[in-house]
Amino acid sequence: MSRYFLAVDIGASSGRHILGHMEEGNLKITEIYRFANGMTNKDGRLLWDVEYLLGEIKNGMRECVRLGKIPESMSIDTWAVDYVLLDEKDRVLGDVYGYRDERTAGCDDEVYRLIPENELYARTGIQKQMFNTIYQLMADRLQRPEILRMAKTFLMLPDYFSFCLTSKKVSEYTNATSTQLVSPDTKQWDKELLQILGYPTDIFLPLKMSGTEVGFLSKEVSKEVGFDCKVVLCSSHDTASAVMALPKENGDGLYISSGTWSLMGVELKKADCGKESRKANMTNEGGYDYRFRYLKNIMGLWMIQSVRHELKDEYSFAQLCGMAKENQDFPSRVDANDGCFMAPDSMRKEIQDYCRRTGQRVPETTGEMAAVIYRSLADCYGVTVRELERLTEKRYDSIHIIGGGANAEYLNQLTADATGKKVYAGPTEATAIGNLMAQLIKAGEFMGLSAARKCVYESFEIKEYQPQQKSETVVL
Ligand SMILES: C[C@H](O)[C@H](O)[C@@H](O)C(=O)CO
Repeated sequence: MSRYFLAVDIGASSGRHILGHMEEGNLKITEIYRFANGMTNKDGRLLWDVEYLLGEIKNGMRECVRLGKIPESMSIDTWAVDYVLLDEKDRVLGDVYGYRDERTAGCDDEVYRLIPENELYARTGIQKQMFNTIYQLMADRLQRPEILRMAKTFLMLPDYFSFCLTSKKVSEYTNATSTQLVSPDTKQWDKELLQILGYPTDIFLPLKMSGTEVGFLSKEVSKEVGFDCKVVLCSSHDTASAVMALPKENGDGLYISSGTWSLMGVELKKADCGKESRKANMTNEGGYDYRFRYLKNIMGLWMIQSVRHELKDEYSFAQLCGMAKENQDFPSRVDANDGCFMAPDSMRKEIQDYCRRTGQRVPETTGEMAAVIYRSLADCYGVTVRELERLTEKRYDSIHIIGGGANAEYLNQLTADATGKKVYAGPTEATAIGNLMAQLIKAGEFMGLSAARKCVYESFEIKEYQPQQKSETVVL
C-alpha cells in the first residue's frame, strides 16, 4: 500500500495541495486542490487574508478524504518575509501586511541609524529589499507600536498555519532567514541585532530545521478535515523547497527558481557576507541541510502576470509568449528590478512611462508589451549570470530553471540566448516536490538530499534549450 505525503504550497498568486507517493523508485505527484491567492487592498493597504488561506488549506485537506488517500504527514511552504504577531491568547494582532505594501518607505533609514548597512549585511548576508521583515518590523515599531508591545509570539506565515493546524508553535529556519534577522553562523535569531533595533527578543522562537515534527493535527482540526496526520517542517520558504528539488545530485551550478519572482543563484556551503556581495545586492538565504542559497531576487513573472490580469486574464501565458515572439524585434527594455514595478496601479502604464522616461519606443500592443517584459527579464538574467560568475569565481555552462516559470518555453530560449548557457527546464512543480522531499527524507524513503535529488532527475521531465543567438544585453 502506498504511503502518501501532502505538500501545501502557497504562492503569492495561488496555492495548491499536492499529494506525493513513491512508485517503483519514482516520485509521483498529483495536484488535488488549487485556490487563488493575492493581497487584498484595504483602504490602500495591501494585506493577506490569513483566515481565507487557512480555510483553503483545510478545504484541500478534505480532498484527501474524498480521494481515500490519507497522508502520513503534511507540510506547508509559502513565500517569505511576511509574518503574524500573536497576543497572549494567540490571537493575530492587527492586519497581516503583504510585502508589496508601501509602509516600509523610509524604514531603512531608521534601521541604518541604529546599525550601519554594511554591518547589517556582514551580520546577516541578506540582500536589501524594502519588504524584508526587518523593515516591516521597523514600520510596526514606528507606525503601530502598541501591536509590537502586545505581541507575545512572532511567526512567519507557514509557521502560523502549522500552528493553526496543530496548536504547536515552531519556527522554521529557511523562511526565518528572509527576515534579515538571522545569523548565518549560528543559524539562529541574532538576538543582539534584535536588541539594537529595539525589537522584543522574547517573541522569537528557536529556529528548527526541515524535517522537525511540529505535531499531529489538533482534535478540532482533525474533526473538521476528517483525518489526522503529522505536520512536519519542510524548507518552508518556497524558494528553499524549490532549490531542494534541483534535479542534480550535488545541486551545483546556476539555477533560476522561476515564478512570481525569479530567484537566480547557486548553492553555497558557506555564506558570502563580503563587501562585493553586498554591493551586488546578493543574498545568502538559508537552505536545507545548512546550505546557502546565494542568489539575487529578480522581479520575475510578476510583470507579465500583472499585465495579464489587467487584460482580465484573456490570454494564457503561452499565448502571451507567442505574441512576444511575434514582436521580438521591438527594441525597448526596462530594468526588471526597478522599484516602480513593485505594486503599480497599472503595470501596462508603468512600463509605458518607463520607456517614455528613458527615451525608448513606447509599447502599445499586448505583443509589444510582452516582448519588452520577456526580453528585459532575459537581459537581467544575462547580467546576473555574469555577476554570479565574477563573485563565485567560477564559470558555469548551464542554468537550471525550476518552478512554474519553466513552462515558459519562449523565455527559456531567450534565457539561453541572453546568457549564452545551456538551459535545463523543469520540474515545474519544484516547490511542492521540495516540500515532499523533506517529508520523504524524514519518513526514511530517501537517505538524504543527494538521493532525493537523483530521484527528482529520474522522475520528472527536464527540457533542454541550447543558446542560439547571443542577444545584446542592454544595461540600463
Ligand atoms: C518576497 C518574496 O516572497 C521572496 O523574496 C521570494 O524569495 C519568494 O519567496 C518567492 O516566492
